[in-house]
Amino acid sequence: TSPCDRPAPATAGLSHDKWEIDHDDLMLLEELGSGQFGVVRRGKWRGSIDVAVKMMKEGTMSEDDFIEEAKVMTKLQHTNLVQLYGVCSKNRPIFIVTEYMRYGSLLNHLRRHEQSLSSNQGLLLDMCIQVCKGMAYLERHNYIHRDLAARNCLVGTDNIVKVADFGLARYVLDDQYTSSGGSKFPIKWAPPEVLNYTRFSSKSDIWAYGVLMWEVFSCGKMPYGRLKNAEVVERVQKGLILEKPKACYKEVYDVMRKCWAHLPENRPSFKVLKETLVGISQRIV
Ligand SMILES: CN(C)c1ccc2c(c1)CCN(c1cccc(-c3cc(Nc4ccc(C(=O)N5CCOCC5)cn4)c(=O)n(C)c3)c1CO)C2=O
Repeated sequence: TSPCDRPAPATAGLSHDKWEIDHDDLMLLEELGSGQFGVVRRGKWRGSIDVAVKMMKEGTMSEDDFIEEAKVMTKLQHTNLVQLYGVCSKNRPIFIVTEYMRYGSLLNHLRRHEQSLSSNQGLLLDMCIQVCKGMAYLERHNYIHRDLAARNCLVGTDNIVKVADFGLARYVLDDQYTSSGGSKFPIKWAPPEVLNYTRFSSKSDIWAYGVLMWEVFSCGKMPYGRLKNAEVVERVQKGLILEKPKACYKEVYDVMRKCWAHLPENRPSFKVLKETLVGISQRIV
């Protein structure tokens, strides 16, 4: 079983809410790294289920708003989404407990395995398709990621790739990250309407997905190389787009270009993208 579908505790409906995880059921293990909200550790739930635990650093997250949203997020369940199991919100710091992915971020995975991956376009395309499936599920549920990129996807066994940390950008308190002028704002993954009006939508996720495809087929290179954010903003406003990665089929690059249509309404949906990419993978592999 997973923390999600565990039988309701005897106290169900009283103090314990379904998405509330009991501290005492968690055993914390090694550190996996740190992100926007502080340290993340591997853990065990009830002695056997592998989990990842984000330990919320004070002042990094608007916690009450997030705890409210967690009820919705635990209901988003798909093989290509990193499952939110629940939160430990009865003590501070609060813990966010999710599914554990043993090979870490897709970005680091691409960089670590560049040698073998660069000659395996079928596998690179399959990774993109998996992310597309997870994003098509979010799109169907009118859920916007707001920070889709290879660094925010995770890799599990058998080259399984899942989208992580969807929707969390709304709860970050650091305005260097949240404002488009901030040093931590993901400018290189943002479309014109986000750069100009911070107008997020599933169509801005599509633009970011095109950049993620470019990251995958470039085996983890930084988009626009060492260009400064201001230079990238200028290029994107002028309609300049990322060039085709060396090891990338022309028809795959054409899909990326569709994601970078200047106007959001001219970009495809994840649903359509998935069908297109699966069609290509059946032809080339
Ligand atoms: C607001 N946004 C967009 C946010 C907010 C928080 C976070 C992020 C974005 C993304 C980064 N991040 C974060 C930080 C730290 C950990 C995790 C993180 C890392 C995992 N897994 C692993 C596994 C192995 C390794 C590892 O060390 N290696 C080296 C040896 O070869 C195998 C791989 C690293 N992470 C994992 O399963 N989850 C669920 C989260 C995550 C992902 O969750 C966050 O915590």
